[in-house]
Amino acid sequence: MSESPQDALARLAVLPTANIGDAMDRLGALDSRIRAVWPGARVAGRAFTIWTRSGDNALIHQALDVVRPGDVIVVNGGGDESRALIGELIGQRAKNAGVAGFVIDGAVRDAEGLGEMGMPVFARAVTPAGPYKNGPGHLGRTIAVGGVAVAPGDLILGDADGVVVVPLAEAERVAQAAEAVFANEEGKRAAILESA
Ligand SMILES: O=C([O-])CC(=O)C(=O)O
Ligand SMILES: [Mg+2]
Repeated sequence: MSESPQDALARLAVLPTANIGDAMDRLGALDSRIRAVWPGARVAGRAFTIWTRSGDNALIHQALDVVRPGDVIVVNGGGDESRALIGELIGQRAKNAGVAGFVIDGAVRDAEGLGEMGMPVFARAVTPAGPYKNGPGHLGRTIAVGGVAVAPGDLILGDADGVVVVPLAEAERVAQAAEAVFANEEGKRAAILESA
């Protein structure tokens, strides 16, 4: 019997992003500049996609009214590093809505507050400079983020190494392949430690 994407997500959530990337022919990892903005952040969830104008977060505010628990808000902010698209206030609203985290091809601010509330955020830059709030933009389209296409509902996994995207239709196969990569590396790790 085939399992649900939610089961595949739970299996992927406990694996390193490096193993998941290797299980997808080493493709599907975002640009390495998109990193956790506080130490120890990890995220696993379904993509809620937003395409916004550089430096403008009007569409992120709109999204907060329609996101569902377990969503990861994924934003194509044009790679712009000059203005923060979210901070601790949006982070707290997202937390209240059950959002699992943010992946932003752009900048954020209030990194310390986001860490204190335990909201995982991965972004290209951190800056105190605030966003404009005029739009335009789109919700729920397939978007480009860190050089990778992300469709609504794709699985998003992030850890200290960065972020990988698992297309929803491939979730079960990738979970199985990534578990095999992990088991293989565990064997190698044990052999290396034994030979020390
Ligand atoms: O001003 C904004 O929209 C971003 C921000 O700092 C916050 O959400 O705390
Ligand atoms: Mg703020």
